[in-house]
Amino acid sequence: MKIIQITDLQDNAAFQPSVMALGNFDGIHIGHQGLIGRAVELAGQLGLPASVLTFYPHPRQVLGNSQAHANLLTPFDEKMRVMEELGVEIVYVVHFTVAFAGLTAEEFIYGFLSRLHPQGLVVGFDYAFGRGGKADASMLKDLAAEAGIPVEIVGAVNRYGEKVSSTLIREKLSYGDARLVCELLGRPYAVTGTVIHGEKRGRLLGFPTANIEPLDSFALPKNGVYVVRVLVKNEWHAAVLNIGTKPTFHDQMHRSLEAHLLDFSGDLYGEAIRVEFLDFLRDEKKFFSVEELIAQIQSDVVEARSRLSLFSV
Ligand SMILES: Cc1cc2nc3c(=O)[nH]c(=O)nc-3n(C[C@H](O)[C@H](O)[C@H](O)COP(=O)(O)O)c2cc1C
Ligand SMILES: Nc1ncnc2c1ncn2[C@@H]1O[C@H](COP(=O)(O)OP(=O)(O)O)[C@@H](O)[C@H]1O
Repeated sequence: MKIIQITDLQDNAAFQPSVMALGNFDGIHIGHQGLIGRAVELAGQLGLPASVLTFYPHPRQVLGNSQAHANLLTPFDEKMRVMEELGVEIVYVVHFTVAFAGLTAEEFIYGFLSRLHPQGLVVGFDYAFGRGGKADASMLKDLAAEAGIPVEIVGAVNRYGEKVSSTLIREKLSYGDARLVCELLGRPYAVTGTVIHGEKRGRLLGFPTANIEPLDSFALPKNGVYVVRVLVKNEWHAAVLNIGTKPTFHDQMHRSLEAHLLDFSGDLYGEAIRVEFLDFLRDEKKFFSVEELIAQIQSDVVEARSRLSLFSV
């Protein structure tokens, strides 16, 4: 899969004809996957490569308030990996700026998009574009028709009576519902980061924990204890993970993410780590003695092992 960064909107490089899916695809959930899959299918019928036009940074990070940018669902690399698995051959990553956001619908289509030579476009029913996000999918269809580009508008995917969306996934994460999120994403929710030093207390409790500093401002599931798997040094490990403020001790201000890897010993400091959330075990609690916390973590590990037998880790 080719990843083509577009920073200069006037770039006159020779772009290959393709069938193109448009969107930010944060989460790249089952709805997004269906939409991109449709572009791949149409491209196959026309004997063309399937492409995706997406933006980086996420428009909400450029235009939104500071609150909004703290909620990304998908690391960029993961987005690319899923797109490749779906059969996408080219990803155009447009460097999103305030200037780009200022293009009118007509400028976006006739001045920019048409130069990428899409032979067909696929968008979701709620696609919004152009200055202020004012233009919608049916307007895209009308304007693109003028340029001879057919547009297919893909409907919503629903689960349990709700429209699958990045917003729905953020909401389910805030309830800690890792299993449902996994179903909506078509894969476990993942956070990537680096193993940093903590307070060196874990090893004294008998449960050393790799403290994870996330690489980006990802949405985090609610505070609590989760069954996860982690990829570190090229190997997958089953683990239990706590997200929270550790109220048993001093109830720190920031939320930390820390994973105790089952059946592992070794040094992980400085390593790149990927955590995938499989299941929720319980809320984080304040214990009145360290012994009670240790006993609880021991039973968390027993429960995690029994739940892990349901997943292929
Ligand atoms: C599976 C697991 C469950 C945990 N549950 C709690 C909890 O309910 N309450 C709490 O205060 N801390 C909890 N912790 C966090 C421990 O207090 C933390 O791992 C310990 O303080 C070590 O911190 P350090 O890595 O900074 O040394 C949990 C940790 C793990 C691994
Ligand atoms: N099973 C394990 N799970 C997680 N980390 C482990 C494990 N075994 C050894 N370690 C190492 O121990 C460190 C955690 O020990 P801990 O006492 O909790 O220190 P810190 O407070 O710095 O996280 C990890 O960062 C890692 O380098």
